[in-house]
Amino acid sequence: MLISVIGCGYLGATHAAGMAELGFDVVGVESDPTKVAALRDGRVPFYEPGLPELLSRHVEGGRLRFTDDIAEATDADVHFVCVGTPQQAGSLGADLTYVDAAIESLAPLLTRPTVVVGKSTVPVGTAERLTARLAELAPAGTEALLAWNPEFLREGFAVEDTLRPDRLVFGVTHDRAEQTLREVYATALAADTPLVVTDLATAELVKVSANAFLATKISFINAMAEICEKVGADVTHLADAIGHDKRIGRKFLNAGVGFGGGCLPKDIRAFQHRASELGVDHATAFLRDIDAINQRRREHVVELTRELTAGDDSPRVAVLGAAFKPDSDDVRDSPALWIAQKLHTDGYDVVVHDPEAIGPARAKLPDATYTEDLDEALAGADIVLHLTEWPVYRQIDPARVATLVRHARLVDGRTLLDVPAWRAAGWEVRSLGRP
Ligand SMILES: NC(=O)c1ccc[n+]([C@@H]2O[C@H](COP(=O)([O-])OP(=O)(O)OC[C@H]3O[C@@H](n4cnc5c(N)ncnc54)[C@H](O)[C@@H]3O)[C@@H](O)[C@H]2O)c1
Ligand SMILES: O=c1ccn([C@@H]2O[C@H](COP(=O)(O)OP(=O)(O)O[C@H]3O[C@H](CO)[C@@H](O)[C@H](O)[C@H]3O)[C@@H](O)[C@H]2O)c(=O)[nH]1
Repeated sequence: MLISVIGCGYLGATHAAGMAELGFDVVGVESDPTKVAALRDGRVPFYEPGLPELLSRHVEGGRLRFTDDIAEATDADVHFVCVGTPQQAGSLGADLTYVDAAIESLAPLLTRPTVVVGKSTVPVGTAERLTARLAELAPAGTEALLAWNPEFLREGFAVEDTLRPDRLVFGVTHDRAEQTLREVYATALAADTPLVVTDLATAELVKVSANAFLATKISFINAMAEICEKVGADVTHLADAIGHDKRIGRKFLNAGVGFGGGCLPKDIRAFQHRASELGVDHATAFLRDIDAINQRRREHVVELTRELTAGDDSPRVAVLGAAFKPDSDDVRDSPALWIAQKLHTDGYDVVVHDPEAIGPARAKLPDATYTEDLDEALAGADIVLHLTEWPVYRQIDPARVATLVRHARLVDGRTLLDVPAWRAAGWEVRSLGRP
């Protein structure tokens, strides 16, 4: 079976390498010339643990190739659409121009019966619209079917999640599409991976509702953190205690500066936009609060920084972390970078440290100072902000580092540092939601 993957960013490059690992011949189509040049050489143009080894092995072995020309992919049995669906400028809605362009360019070139499988996260109703467009554009006799197979991989665990997904969802309208997807995912299905076969609209909704739920869980605990701060309670103990209830669970109850990335923020906004178009805006109205709670945590760190450095002359801020989460170089809607940018605009001297994300961060916020040397980031700082939960920050010796900084002040924006140890070493500490 030949599989094509259209759009080879964080999702598509991983999916393409994963399909090759499962034994399929794969052609990845990527329109960005810099990315396609790297991928052709067997290099991954972003940071994702385990992916470089997998991808280079299959490019060298000849099972995986990349192109910028969709015409080289049209004889595939299955086409996975993995292009971006970012937030539209000036609106909460998703920008579907990349998805539309992928279908418009692929459909007229099809030569044989095929299944086009959407993997991008889209507003409900998109698949139905694309089904009609595919039928209009595909040459007679090609019997192209559209299916939706949402993706749930997490950055940082993308290879594991691709090879061993925790569930599969097939949105289909024809048996042939379902059978093709069963063949593609035969390895996971043989390992008893739960499968939900459903209609197109449900498959689209599964994805956005899963992300809405995860965002809600994070904002719930962050709302509790706001209350904990008022009364001197400890949100980490609260999360542990409620998390022991199996109906609630401890996962996604880590309080701090909140969620970012290329998925959760834009997906909850696009969901509200779509619900409003459908006349059911009341059904997603709560997501406005989820987004607002999330935003308030970022602003709170800026306020704490102002409060702790009041009276200092051009304070120097060491920002620990730029990526939206550890084990990723993704800075899309990163809380850490948002805070760095805000403080930079307010006139602070901002030095950003990140083990992997300096390149993408510099491209977004060129005027800050960047370093991969942690001691250099901390040297002469008037305040240290712990904003991305890279494990290396939990290994910092507060006593040693107290000798590097100008003022020993810390905001723990991820509620993960050993606050008593930092205080014992002479640091003035604020930890979101902890006394
Ligand atoms: N990143 C994740 O962890 C993840 C997980 C699940 C779902 N998703 C969803 O998957 C989609 C892609 O997300 P991403 O993070 O990989 O985005 P991304 O921006 O990293 O990748 C998209 C890629 O598609 C390319 N592209 C755009 N139009 C193209 C075209 N017509 N032909 C070929 N290439 C084209 C872009 O150049 C880019 O490299 C989004 O809808 C996202 O919500 C992402
Ligand atoms: O308890 C928690 C858990 C996460 N986060 C933050 O939430 C954001 C998102 O984290 P995570 O969900 O792990 O990252 P993503 O890689 O964006 O994955 C989400 O978005 C993907 C794209 O849609 C989905 O495929 C995944 O299932 C979904 O978890 C990050 O900024 C985290 O720091 C918290 O603040 N507290």
